[in-house]
Amino acid sequence: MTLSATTSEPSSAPVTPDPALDDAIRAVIDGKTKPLGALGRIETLAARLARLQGTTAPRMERCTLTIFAADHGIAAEGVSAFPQEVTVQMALNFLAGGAAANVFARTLGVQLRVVDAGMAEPVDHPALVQRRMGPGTANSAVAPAMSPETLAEALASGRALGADGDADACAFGEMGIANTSAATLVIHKLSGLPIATLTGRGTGLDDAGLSAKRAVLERAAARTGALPPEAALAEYGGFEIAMMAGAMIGAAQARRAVIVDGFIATAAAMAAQAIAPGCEAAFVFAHRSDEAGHAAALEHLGARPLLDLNLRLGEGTGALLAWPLLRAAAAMMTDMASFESAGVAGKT
Ligand SMILES: O=C(O)c1ccc[n+]([C@@H]2O[C@H](COP(=O)([O-])O)[C@@H](O)[C@H]2O)c1
Ligand SMILES: Cc1cc2nc[nH]c2cc1C
Repeated sequence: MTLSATTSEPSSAPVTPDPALDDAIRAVIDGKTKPLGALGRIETLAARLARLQGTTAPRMERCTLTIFAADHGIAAEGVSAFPQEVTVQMALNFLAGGAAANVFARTLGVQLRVVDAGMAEPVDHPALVQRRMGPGTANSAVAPAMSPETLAEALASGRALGADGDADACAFGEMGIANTSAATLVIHKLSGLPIATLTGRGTGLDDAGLSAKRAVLERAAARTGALPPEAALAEYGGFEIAMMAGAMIGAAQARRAVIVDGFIATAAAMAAQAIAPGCEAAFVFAHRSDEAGHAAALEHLGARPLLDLNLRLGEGTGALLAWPLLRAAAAMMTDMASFESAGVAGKT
């Protein structure tokens, strides 16, 4: 199916309700050698993964990280503490294996790939996945970031990337100077949360920079009224945010767990959920970022992240750190002994 830029996807719930399976999952978890509920949120996580895979013995053996890199026209408004060329420079750092995401991925046995979704300059590297939508978006403070046709193409490319491979879980990361501005505007239009609540320091703006950024984003938001999800993404998104939203839909529909990283990834998740309702059944929110608006965005989604480590890096670093928790949750269900199998007496 090709994605239309103007019409919403039909409902695409990857998980159909199955009360019998839910009862069986609960019984397996409660039968393990532990007091009832003693593994807390690992139990809830395990139940969600089991439901996603349609089994009482879920497997979480392989995780991949896809980092989408792109540039943003709104960077010209001075909304970031760093210059735009850092996007390409960090993409080269990922390709050389030197970034935090590389180090965490290697430590945790996660395979990493980097996608050029539309950086300002083309990068010629054999390992770079080429999906360039253009040399960065237009400046969304004054014009739509991208056309509806480009958005449709970015969503479709992302969807194919999310669906390919045989991973049990997909972590998605991003790199893009000024993308906290794009994410703020997308979340604002999708949720109605105020720009003032959502605007944060990104890569490290000082107080003056933060209030100037807020003013730019208020002006950009006032350019349009209420928007449907695809239009919000086309008007204010980035190529990496749109591609990530598509990838989240593709991975969810392939019944892979989608590990959602920080503030920008949450903007993509919010858009994915609005475009393809039901795909949120696959979403596991990894962490609460230190970016100011993340807590409000998570609360709006009713999402309770697994970790709170004061991260604000992006790249998928928080998603990577949550991956061992998914592994442990699935292993608990699949490998842990039951009272019956271990001959342990139950509660008196
Ligand atoms: O993931 C997050 O929560 C997060 C919070 C703040 C900054 N970032 C990263 O910082 C960059 C965007 O920050 P900025 O200030 O340029 O908008 C981009 O490359 C993101 O990966 C990421
Ligand atoms: C150095 C640097 C690394 C990053 N990784 C993700 N976003 C980033 C932004 C900067 C500025």
